[in-house]
Amino acid sequence: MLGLMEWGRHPNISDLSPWLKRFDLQGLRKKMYRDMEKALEIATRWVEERVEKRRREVAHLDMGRKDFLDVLLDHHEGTSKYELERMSQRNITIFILKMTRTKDEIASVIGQDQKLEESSVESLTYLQAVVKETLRLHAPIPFLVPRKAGQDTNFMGYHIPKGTQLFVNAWAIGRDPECWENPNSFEPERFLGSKVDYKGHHFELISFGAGRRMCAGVPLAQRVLHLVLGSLLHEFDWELESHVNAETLDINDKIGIVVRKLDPLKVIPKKSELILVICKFIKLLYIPDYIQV
Ligand code: HEM
Repeated sequence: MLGLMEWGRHPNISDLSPWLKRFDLQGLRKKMYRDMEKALEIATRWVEERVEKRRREVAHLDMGRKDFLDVLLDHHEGTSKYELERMSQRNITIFILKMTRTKDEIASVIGQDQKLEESSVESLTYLQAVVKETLRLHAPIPFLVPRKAGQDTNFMGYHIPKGTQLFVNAWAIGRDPECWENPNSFEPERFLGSKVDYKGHHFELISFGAGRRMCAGVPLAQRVLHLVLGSLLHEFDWELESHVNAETLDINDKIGIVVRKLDPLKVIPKKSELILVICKFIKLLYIPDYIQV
């Protein structure tokens, strides 16, 4: 998956001269296919192992509890030939692979008392400001999703021929000194008492894009971001490693399709009943009710 992110973020000469696309001069397409195949191979093994396990269980009339993969395989086994073609084992594999990756993100969404926490986010204005400031300084999808000009266009004096691929640099807009005071400082306070948000009405903060094709997942992302960050801050005290402090901490970004920290963040959670809390968290956050712990 790291490979896929790497090749996806790599500047591609074909984006500038689309007619070069077929030559794959930098070998990016080749590397992309290679790594995708690797990822699929791994996920295929999981699916095959499960298919084998299901066969054994059916033979011994011992079908245990079902998880999501079982549901997919049930569907797969009970569908017509036509449908099977549409949803081949490979499709299932891709689905599982994506789900596993998404699960890592989503696993942390469910709070101890989701309802209570969701409703209390409304009143946590500083937490909201911290999230906005983080999205401003570190736009997670720095160039948004590429656009293509549907017709010849003149935009602010620039001639843009039909078919041109366009990127919107949300990362740079978030740091534009014409829009932001002290653009490079992390100052959540700038959002306190301000109406500016990321819902697509304020073009200086377009972390989720804007217009018809803006992010469809804003409501979910918004819940996840606040709940997770809020829960982690609430449950633990956090410390940096001994040789790092707020001044020396490297907060530079590694720009890609999705932005990550150049130097991964290492922080230490502190809590006396740490193990208990982790167990509680793991049970509540990571393990769905239908799985026995
Ligand atoms: C912090 C989290 C997220 C960020 C920063 C983010 C950001 C974005 C951005 C920048 C775009 C492109 C918008 C544009 O080009 O104008 C986008 C598109 C999209 N996002 Fe998100 N996203 C996030 C989470 C999610 C989640 C949780 C979901 C689904 C549950 C989601 C679903 C989508 C979909 C379906 C599109 C395509 C919309 C379209 O083309 O019509 N996103 N997102």
